[in-house]
Amino acid sequence: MPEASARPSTIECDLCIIGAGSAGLTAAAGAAQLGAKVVLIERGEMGGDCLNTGCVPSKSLIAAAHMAHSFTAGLEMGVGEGLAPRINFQAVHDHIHGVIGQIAPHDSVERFESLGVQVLKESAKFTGPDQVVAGPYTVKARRFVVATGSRAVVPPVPGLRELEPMTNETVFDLTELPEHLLIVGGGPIGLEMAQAFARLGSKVTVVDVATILPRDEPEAAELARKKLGDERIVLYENAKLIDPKRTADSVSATIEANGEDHQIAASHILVAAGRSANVNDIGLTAAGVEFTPKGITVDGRLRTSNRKIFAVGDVAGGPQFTHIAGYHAGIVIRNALFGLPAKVDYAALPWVTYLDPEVAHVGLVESEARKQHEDVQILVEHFDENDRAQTEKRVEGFIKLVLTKRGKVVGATVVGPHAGELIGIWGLVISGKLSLAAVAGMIAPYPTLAEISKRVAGSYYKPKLFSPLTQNFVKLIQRWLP
Ligand SMILES: Cc1cc2nc3c(=O)[nH]c(=O)nc-3n(C[C@H](O)[C@H](O)[C@H](O)COP(=O)(O)OP(=O)(O)OC[C@H]3O[C@@H](n4cnc5c(N)ncnc54)[C@H](O)[C@@H]3O)c2cc1C
Ligand SMILES: NC(=O)c1ccc[n+]([C@@H]2O[C@H](COP(=O)([O-])OP(=O)(O)OC[C@H]3O[C@@H](n4cnc5c(N)ncnc54)[C@H](O)[C@@H]3O)[C@@H](O)[C@H]2O)c1
Repeated sequence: MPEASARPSTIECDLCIIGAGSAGLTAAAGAAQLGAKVVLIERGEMGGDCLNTGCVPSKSLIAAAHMAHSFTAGLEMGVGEGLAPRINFQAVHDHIHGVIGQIAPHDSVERFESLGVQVLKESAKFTGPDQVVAGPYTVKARRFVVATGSRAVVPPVPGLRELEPMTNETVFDLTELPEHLLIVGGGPIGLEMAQAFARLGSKVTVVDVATILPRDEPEAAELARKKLGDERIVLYENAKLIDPKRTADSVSATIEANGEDHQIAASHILVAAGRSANVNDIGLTAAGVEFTPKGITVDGRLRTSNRKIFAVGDVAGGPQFTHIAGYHAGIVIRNALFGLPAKVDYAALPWVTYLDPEVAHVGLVESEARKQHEDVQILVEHFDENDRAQTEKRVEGFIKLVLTKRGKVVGATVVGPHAGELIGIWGLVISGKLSLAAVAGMIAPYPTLAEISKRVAGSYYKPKLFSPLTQNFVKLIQRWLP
């Protein structure tokens, strides 16, 4: 490697991307492989939140918790009597970081350099509408992509910030299992962590100012609430955290819920109460880019108020998921490299909360559909009607379809085993504008959980198919058939 001083301090390129998380990496890999000259600037770990402090560590922790739970989950089938898992939390920590280490090469500087991307491990800041300064470099580009992500918000509860609570950036560094974990926030992060730590043996208390999983169907939240209760997680909804304090070996606080005060003494506190976009200290004003604390203001093509600058992923102020970060990157590549007016379309936006049972959704929930469409129809099937779910003793859960008056699918929710895998077909139905008949007519292998999709689709046609009219018609044509 040449000395830094020997490098030119001004770099010119087609696309300069700030942030090497899911959004920035996908944009960089795609653009470089299409032949563009790309500079990618990252100030922290390559891979951003998803790899280092988000999806990958959380799903690895959940996998360990699932293993622990499986010791007792088979009791009803006569398996596991007298068994109890012994948890070595240092080893759980090592498993989490081992998985990160396995995936890291895919997101590494070396891999991106091998794709032809110039990677600068610096903090980037716009100094004008068409240039960025990153350490000793000035980068001038035809187009810029801001992919700086988001970080955990510590809500303005007096005393909370002073406690220095854990966030997603620190919780995966724990090497000892918390005895009692207090979680502030009952969104996807809070609930996934609540069930995982509880299954590994922590006592867990969750407090939310509102209700849990507010973006999902109320029935889905209700089932999650019941399951968490069954697993002895204490959940306070529509509740207020008051006067949190750190004592020598615990965190004490009052939780006001249902007109009563509950005193809590927890060993650890985790904040998972939403995210704020990384919009500060990157020179957006100098670049003429408008933003709010929720994120950078973008149009449907993900263009900012400076038409040469795009924003993607969590910082773009919309849905905050890794798959959306990747989707955004594809939209920007079409706009920035090909000049095509590609726009985001969230009609088939899926998300999954990795509880057990999983809560998966795509498109509109019923209440949203009722605001947008007349005469919405609802179809529901339960897993207790599914033979595979019966064999596995995993019958809690359901599929719910939201349809327009004409039978077009605009939303689907699956709560149950492998719901995240089962929701895929409904994303395809919505994005591909397929009819319910396509799903009702498929041959689903028996016995699979996937049969629930065929069954719910078939239920749409059942009243017409098995009606007196059809029955009379069948009787009639029997007379004519040879
Ligand atoms: C605990 C947790 C679990 C999650 N689980 C899931 C899940 O299961 N499924 C899912 O789809 N999503 C999940 N998410 C959300 C997902 O992680 C994010 O939506 C995704 O990582 C956003 O990617 P991004 O590229 O927009 O931002 P980030 O991954 O945050 O990347 C932004 C990058 O920009 C860098 N950066 C910031 N400012 C600068 C600067 N000035 N100069 C240079 N670099 C800069 C940062 O260091 C960072 O690396 C989870 C999130 C958390 C916190
Ligand atoms: N499985 C997944 O796909 C997954 C998993 C984790 C995170 N994520 C992404 O990360 C984002 C952030 O997740 P999150 O759970 O931090 O945020 P969130 O905004 O989804 O949920 C935050 C919760 O905290 C509550 N809250 C806010 N202020 C509070 C206070 N003062 N006291 C108590 N509760 C309070 C809110 O009512 C809400 O229920 C999600 O929106 C999601 O896009 C996705």
